[in-house]
Amino acid sequence: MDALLHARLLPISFEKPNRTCFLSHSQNRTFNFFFSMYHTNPGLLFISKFRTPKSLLNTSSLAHGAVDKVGSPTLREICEDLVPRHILDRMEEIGYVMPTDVQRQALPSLLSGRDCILHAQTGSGKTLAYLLLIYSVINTAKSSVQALVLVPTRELGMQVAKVARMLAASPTGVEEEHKSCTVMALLDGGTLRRHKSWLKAEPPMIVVATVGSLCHIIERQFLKLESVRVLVVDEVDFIFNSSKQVSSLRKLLTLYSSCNNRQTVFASASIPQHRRFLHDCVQQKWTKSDVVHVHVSPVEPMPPRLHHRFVVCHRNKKQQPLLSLIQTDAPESGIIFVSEQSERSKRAGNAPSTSLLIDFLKTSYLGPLDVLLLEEDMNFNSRAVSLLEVRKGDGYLLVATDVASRGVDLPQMSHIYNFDLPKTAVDYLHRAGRTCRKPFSDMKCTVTTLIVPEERFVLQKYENELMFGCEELTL
Ligand SMILES: Nc1ncnc2c1ncn2[C@@H]1O[C@H](COP(=O)(O)OP(=O)(O)OP(=O)(O)O)[C@@H](O)[C@H]1O
Repeated sequence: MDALLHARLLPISFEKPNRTCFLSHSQNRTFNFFFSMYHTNPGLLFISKFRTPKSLLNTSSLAHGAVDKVGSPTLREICEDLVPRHILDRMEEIGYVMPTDVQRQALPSLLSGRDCILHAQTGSGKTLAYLLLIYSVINTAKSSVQALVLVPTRELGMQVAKVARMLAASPTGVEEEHKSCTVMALLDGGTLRRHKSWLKAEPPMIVVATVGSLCHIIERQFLKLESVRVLVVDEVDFIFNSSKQVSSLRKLLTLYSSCNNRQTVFASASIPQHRRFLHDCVQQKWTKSDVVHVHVSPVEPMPPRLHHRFVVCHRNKKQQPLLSLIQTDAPESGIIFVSEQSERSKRAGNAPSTSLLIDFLKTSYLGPLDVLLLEEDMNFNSRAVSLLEVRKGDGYLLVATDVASRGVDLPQMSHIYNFDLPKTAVDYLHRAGRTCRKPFSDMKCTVTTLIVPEERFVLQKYENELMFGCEELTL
């Protein structure tokens, strides 16, 4: 009983608040208590985030929201005395109170100074984990670049910089009593001239950069990495796999800085052949030899709340089935992923599938959602405008190429449509991962893939690789 009296109740609503009991998964004592309480009070609602026997849980009356667990520390408790208090206050003000699994597992190693590989599902909160580490090492009295976050796309860079600035802002009603932490987004296509003057005048403490822009700045001697204490590479497998970015990344990891002088963090939801990668990290001196691999849910690489479906269509006749799906699903918001146009098709002067689909939806879709486009070939400003529109939170249908599939966080997203089958299982995982992005929520999200009959076996391969089941839908 004692344990229950000490449970922290979060400000969330339950249908029967007085009959709610909070459980920890790890304490046998509590587990036994759970069984005895259930038998004596069958109407009692038990809540556990972990593997409590589902048959005993009245999940239908479980309201959405965070679930606190007896004995499970809050983010503040994990970071106390290591992360500045104003950051922790701000973090709670934003709504980050309880840690997600990856944060709970990784923060002790991160805050103890160990190099880490954060390997956890999409939407699991890896960004906050590494940003808390960064804020634990930043010395605001020093005007030098102390932390670097490398990202593969401008979109992800803009987002990470935004969260970093949000955490550094003073909590509401609190006078700023400390020098604030400056964050620079150094992303391809940005006004590099302005960045160069900024770096010369007063270097920012945190730089969020794409690999190409950072190398450009370093090679022109506007920035040295000697004062960098933390280097994060987000979506690390993507950057290592990108022929355009890999050689610059290697230089940044070993030539322009040394793993002995910095703490290195790699993050991704997918690290294919992770044992090999871990070996390479040490061998190639990308990390120190005692690097920690924080691997969350290895047997469930995708969020379990995702519902996967597929529809078999005729080639070149996918638009109408897509429209019917959207009309039936009535999504809150959705992304329609389309393959990038091939060089051959460009040379032949064909219109890209994205434009064709946008034109079709603009004339045929009569629902309430705005139709927007986000693709690699758009210029920097148009891409930024599209994302800004999307983030306003009103409903939209975003027609996008894989440029939107990595890291982009759009919490209100309920539906993903793969208009074209992704090229690999990893691409499927990241596209699907643009939904189900509210930790502690039980909101159901759907991924629907439109395939031609010959592609069924490819999708089956993805199902085996990623350990999920896909239901056939007949329209
Ligand atoms: N402790 C927390 N409590 C509540 N919400 C959280 C917490 N940590 C993160 N979030 C929210 O979870 C969402 C996903 O977080 P984040 O973007 O860091 O995921 P990720 O693990 O980096 O995913 P991906 O692999 O797709 O990049 C964000 O909207 C973020 O605000």
